[in-house]
Amino acid sequence: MLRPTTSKCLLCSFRATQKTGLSVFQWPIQQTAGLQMKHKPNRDNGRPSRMSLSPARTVESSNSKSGQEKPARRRQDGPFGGMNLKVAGIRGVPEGGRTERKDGKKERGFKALKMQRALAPVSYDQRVKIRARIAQVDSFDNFDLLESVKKSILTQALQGMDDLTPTPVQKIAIPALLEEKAARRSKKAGMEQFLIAAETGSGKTLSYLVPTIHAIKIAEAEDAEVEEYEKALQEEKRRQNDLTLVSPPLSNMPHPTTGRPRAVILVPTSELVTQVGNLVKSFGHTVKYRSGMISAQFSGTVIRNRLFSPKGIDIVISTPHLLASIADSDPNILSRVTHLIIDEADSLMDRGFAPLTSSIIDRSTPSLKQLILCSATIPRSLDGYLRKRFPEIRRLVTPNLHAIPRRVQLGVVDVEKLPYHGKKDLACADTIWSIGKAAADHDGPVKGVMDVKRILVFVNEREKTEEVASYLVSKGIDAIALNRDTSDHRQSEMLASFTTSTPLTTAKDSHPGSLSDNQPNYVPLGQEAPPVKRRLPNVKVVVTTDLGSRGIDTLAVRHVILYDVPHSTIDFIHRLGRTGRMGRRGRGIVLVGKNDRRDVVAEVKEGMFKGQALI
Ligand SMILES: Nc1ncnc2c1ncn2[C@@H]1O[C@H](COP(=O)(O)OP(=O)(O)OP(=O)(O)O)[C@@H](O)[C@H]1O
Repeated sequence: MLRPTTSKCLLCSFRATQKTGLSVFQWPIQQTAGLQMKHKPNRDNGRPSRMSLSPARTVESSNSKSGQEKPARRRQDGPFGGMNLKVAGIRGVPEGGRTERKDGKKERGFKALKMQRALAPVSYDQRVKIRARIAQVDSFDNFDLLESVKKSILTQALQGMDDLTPTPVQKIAIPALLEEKAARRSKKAGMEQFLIAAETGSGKTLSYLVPTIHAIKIAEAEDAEVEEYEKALQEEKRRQNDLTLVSPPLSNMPHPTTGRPRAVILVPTSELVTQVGNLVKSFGHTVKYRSGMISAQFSGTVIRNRLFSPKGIDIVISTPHLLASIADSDPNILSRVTHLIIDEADSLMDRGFAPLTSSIIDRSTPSLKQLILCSATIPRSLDGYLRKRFPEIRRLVTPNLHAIPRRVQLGVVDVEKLPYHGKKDLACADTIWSIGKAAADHDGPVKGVMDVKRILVFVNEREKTEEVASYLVSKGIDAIALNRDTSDHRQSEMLASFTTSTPLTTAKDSHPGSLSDNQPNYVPLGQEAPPVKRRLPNVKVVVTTDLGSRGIDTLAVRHVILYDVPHSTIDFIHRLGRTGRMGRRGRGIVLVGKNDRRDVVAEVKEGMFKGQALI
């Protein structure tokens, strides 16, 4: 029960009586909503005046100048900023934040990760709802797609795979992108915006590509300019065949899409241009459209021929640098784009790429129908940017977003312990030899041959790639560095054997043994290590930075070594995401040295073990 209390007013130092249990002398008075006081000092006799609560209506209207206006936004800072709120205004509950278990015991939670929280949270409720929604879709036939497009998913894009079903991200994104909005039908709609976010290796590329190809084919069928072009072409052909007419040579009549594509896919690197470009091309065998990949890998003439071919171009796959510079000299290139896809959006909206990506978005906006951002992670910075610039964006996220799948295990090697004595290079080489040795213990599918393991080693700095790769070579390992300075040709050559799902084997002449069988781990101070007795025959290693961690479909990789502890959970997700793709198993090994954050590694490991989303 509330009892009348007396308190002291700070403004006039007279006493007041109030009928609530709360002290009203909290400054500033207007912040204590609903507890405003009428306050009349008695100047005649100096006696304190009475203070009473004002009627509720007065309080309400005092917040706005006129009764019609929206109340002023409540200040959230100060000790009482959060009082009397009806809605907490928290965007989702981060999973790592729950510390109480059902059995009453305290869980560790993500204490260390909370200090450097990098990812935007997705609430538990949202995840449950999405899971229920996707449970109803179990086949590509459930989607309202053109028959030709549906057919090419099975016969071209995912050729040779049995029992094909859409992945969770495809179940969510394909129907959402195909949905014909009532507003769009009435031609009033502006651009629709989508953010597709799902785990690494979960089939995001097809989730945006399939609806885009469908939309392009529909648009082509409805395009009056294309119809006119086709008619003119037929007429010209007829004239050519008519021997009674003296017809001029076939003019090189440009297609309406020449130099003005309908869809643009932006990716951060040339390797991804090739990867996505090849997938787009594979659909083109059965669904008729024209696509072209352009990147620094191709000469100016090739790029020009692809963009300005008289046969036209429907889909362009490019890096933002190249496309932005082409658009600077020829703004028409983006004048007809209806679908703009920003793949690896967390990278392309990051500081380095953002100005170029934004300029492409701005230039395409007048004709744009769908802007699709796609990413395996939603960093807090991207989340904030999207809330400001695209408040209407529709988020299509999977239930397991930001969780590294349980089928990927994380092992930790303590570099400070014996026999490494803080030598990370040695620990890395020894780990790779152990993987090779274990693989050599088993014969491959054919007797006398063994599987070749493909291993990715991630370092944080570009300079370190060369250093670590040459050390590994000195230990008899087939290793190469992949960084921005590696030639494009060499990069594609190196990655080719990492991105194929076909097994690679080598003859098993003799067992390689372990590194210590071939070279002593301990070398007395001042002495040179003796050369390794033999090479490790059944392992291929690429040492790389973040460059190799984005989007590359390294299906063959079962082992990822994190030479350096990644700077954030975002990097953990992308780097470990190069293994365990599309339901496969994988293993990550992190080398932890003296100055590395062991607490962060321990929490990521625990989160992975529990299948929890990282924060
Ligand atoms: N429905 C499906 N069934 C089986 N395999 C699929 C399916 N969809 C895509 N794939 C295969 O899954 C692999 C990974 O796909 P994709 O590269 O699109 O993943 P991603 O989610 O974009 O990964 P990342 O975040 O690393 O870029 C590809 O080899 C692709 O052929």
